[in-house]
Amino acid sequence: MAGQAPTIGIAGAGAWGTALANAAANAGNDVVLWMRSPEHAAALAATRANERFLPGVALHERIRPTAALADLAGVRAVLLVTPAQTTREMSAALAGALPRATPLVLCAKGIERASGSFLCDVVEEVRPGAPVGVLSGPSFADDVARGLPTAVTLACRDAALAQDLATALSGPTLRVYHRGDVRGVEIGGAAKNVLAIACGAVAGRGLGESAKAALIARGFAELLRFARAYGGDPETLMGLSGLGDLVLTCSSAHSRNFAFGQRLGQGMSVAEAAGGKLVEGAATASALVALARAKTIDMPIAEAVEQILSGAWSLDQAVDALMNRPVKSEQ
Ligand SMILES: NC(=O)C1=CN([C@@H]2O[C@H](COP(=O)(O)OP(=O)(O)OC[C@H]3O[C@@H](n4cnc5c(N)ncnc54)[C@H](O)[C@@H]3O)[C@@H](O)[C@H]2O)C=CC1
Ligand SMILES: O=C(CO)COP(=O)(O)O
Repeated sequence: MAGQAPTIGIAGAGAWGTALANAAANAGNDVVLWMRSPEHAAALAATRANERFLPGVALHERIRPTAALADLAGVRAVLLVTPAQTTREMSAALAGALPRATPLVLCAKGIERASGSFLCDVVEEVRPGAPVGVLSGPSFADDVARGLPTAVTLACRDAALAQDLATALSGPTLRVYHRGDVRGVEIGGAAKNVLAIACGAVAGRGLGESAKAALIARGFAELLRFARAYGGDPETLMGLSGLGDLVLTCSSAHSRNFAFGQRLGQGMSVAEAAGGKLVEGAATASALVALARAKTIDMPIAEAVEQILSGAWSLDQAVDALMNRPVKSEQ
């Protein structure tokens, strides 16, 4: 990519998009930060802060907020950081604004609910032949924005592109590894959110630390099984996007998925527990379980989360179902 402007485009100025914008700027890039609301863009430009989504964090001087997609046209790569379920509409809008050669890196964690498609496949359908990548790993927006040391993985099928982008985004406090296994990296991010809901529910219900550890270990076994069946490399899942992110989101109430599960465990309804926040695991659970069933992959924890979310099971019924399965060998 020699000769191209060292500018990174970011589409989506929520918590994660804003944190990634600061990290990319700290790594030495100019950044164009797109958001859909012109008023929000004007407020960010005037106050140099994003009080709605990432309060208390100053916007780096190299970030230019905008609501015009055309401003992304000349960038080196665009990170797409809007909710998973907006991937189709956002990549279609970006397809109209970007040259075909501009890589699009998905930073959302999920599976498209309406179609059951992996997000990379959605982007490839909408922008056939254009380069696509995935960035995922254990990374709370607040931690990254505060400059706490964080490591993530960026995957593209084109190994040279993955390495270039990882190098461009790596800075003093964000270390970006690169990998070729796009499918494995995206499965790690999407599936761990569903499992984090289960861990939160266990915490909220007061079922103990032992139960939580068992859920993490058996949840990880589900993740590996699912990835193997859908073409991800199990070794990828043992890294940052997989085990790393599973441990983070299953052990911290700072995770919206965990906190949502915790409130379910305390007896709130699904709507109350979400509290208007983005809970990607709740949006993805049914698609994950449908994909698992389609290939007869045993995912009892993800299945239990889906049954609770659809109202078919109470939490107590889910715990009973998990504990009273036939005794089996540990795999
Ligand atoms: N917050 C975090 O710590 C991390 C979040 N992620 C992932 O990043 C994605 C985004 O999460 P956050 O930034 O935290 O969410 P957020 O709720 O803070 O922000 C979402 C952003 O998307 C925008 N948006 C919503 N619907 C839209 C649409 N239809 N078109 C265009 N823009 C739209 C919102 O206005 C907002 O700017 C999620 O998939 C999440 O799993 C990944 C790693 C860390
Ligand atoms: O993905 C995340 C950290 O890696 C953020 O998790 P939540 O969406 O559960 O807050």
